[in-house]
Amino acid sequence: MCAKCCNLTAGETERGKWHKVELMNEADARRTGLIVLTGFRATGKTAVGRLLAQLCGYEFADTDAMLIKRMGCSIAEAIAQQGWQYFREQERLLLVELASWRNTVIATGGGAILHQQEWELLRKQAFVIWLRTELASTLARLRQDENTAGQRPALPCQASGQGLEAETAALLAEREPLYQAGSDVVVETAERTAGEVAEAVCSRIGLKQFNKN
Ligand SMILES: Nc1ncnc2c1ncn2[C@@H]1O[C@H](COP(=O)(O)OP(=O)(O)O)[C@@H](O)[C@H]1O
Ligand SMILES: O=C(O)C1=C[C@@H](OP(=O)(O)O)[C@@H](O)[C@H](O)C1
Ligand SMILES: [Mg+2]
Repeated sequence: MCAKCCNLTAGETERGKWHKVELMNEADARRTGLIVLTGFRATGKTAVGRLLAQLCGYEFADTDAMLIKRMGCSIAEAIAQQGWQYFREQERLLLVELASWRNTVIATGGGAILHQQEWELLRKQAFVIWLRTELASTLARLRQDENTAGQRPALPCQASGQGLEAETAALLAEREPLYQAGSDVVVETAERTAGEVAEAVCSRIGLKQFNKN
């Protein structure tokens, strides 16, 4: 059985690390009506989520985009003006709302997993995919993404003030156990395009691809 104790059995799958969906029970199959993407900053939740929704004919929702609209400013501005506690409270309330949505792919922000109580509520309704990217690729993506400045202000952590690499390593070490425990399956994203990751998610959880070229 899978090390994550889900209902998946190891299969002869890509790169030898993947699982093959077998014997998905009724409750798990029902949860695939709401797909939640989790993972650290810049793992591709937003990019993959949009493509995944197109592939499987679902709506797409991005929690950060929704919060930016609701707060009326960028995440960096919200943090500068009101602090992380304010942002986290808006995020927490949104997660509760989203738990009742169906036929939707939801890209969450990397810190949404910190809301453990609301996350458990969401998990009862949704199938959760952890997009995992190792440190070097995460740093490269963070540095090249033009949205980083407005969307990813520095997070408080043990290595605060020691530079992006040390801070990212510390945050990954803190967060990875939460993503692991809070997801149904993990999909590695390194050396795959966002489109390839979306296709891999689809086949991994047995979602029909409606819009495959
Ligand atoms: N599989 C991938 N390979 C390379 N770059 C990617 C991949 N997925 C996303 N990116 C790029 O990384 C950056 C962060 O992606 P994004 O979807 O915003 O991540 P997240 O929502 O997890 O923070 C963007 O510039 C995006 O184009
Ligand atoms: O890791 C985090 O705590 C955060 C990740 C960001 O989203 P992405 O994961 O989409 O970058 C955004 O929600 C905010 O800056 C907080
Ligand atoms: Mg995002």
